[in-house]
Amino acid sequence: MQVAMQLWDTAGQERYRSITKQFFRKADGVVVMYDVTVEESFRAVQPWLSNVQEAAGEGIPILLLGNKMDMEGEREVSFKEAEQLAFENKVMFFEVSAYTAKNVTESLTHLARVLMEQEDRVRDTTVILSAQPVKKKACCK
Ligand SMILES: Nc1nc2c(ncn2[C@@H]2O[C@H](COP(=O)(O)OP(=O)(O)OP(=O)(O)O)[C@@H](O)[C@H]2O)c(=O)[nH]1
Repeated sequence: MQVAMQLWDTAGQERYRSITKQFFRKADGVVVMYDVTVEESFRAVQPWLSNVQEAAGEGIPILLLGNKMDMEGEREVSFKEAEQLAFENKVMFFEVSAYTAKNVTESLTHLARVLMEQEDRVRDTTVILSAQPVKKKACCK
């Protein structure tokens, strides 16, 4: 099956928070990315996750990505601590490398699957709701 994903790259700086919030509201899913070689970028993850969930609702699928996994020698953020943060916030998590392409397709395919499952659930709900018996009008008893 082919799925088209439209990815919008928004600014990650604190000062653009109110602008990016408007993007989250309209998104089906959100990717939050930090740099495994920059501890500070990881510290910004939790506030961003809260920000996204506040704007888009708790149920929005979020994919947390730790980029630059190819730069092992300069790593400042461990896989384990990021995994823990992802677990606590109920978000998906992968380490990736935009440089080597490691896990790029895998992580986005995973997000696409989750989005499609969610869409199926919404569709199922609609079907169930429309299957409710319609009350007859008094005149037709
Ligand atoms: N080794 C390595 N370098 C990377 C990787 N991803 C990005 N880079 C490098 O990191 C630098 C910053 O990448 P950008 O794509 O400009 O980062 P950005 O966060 O989009 O920056 P903004 O334009 O400020 O939003 C560039 O020199 C990239 O080549 C990666 O996975 N591994």
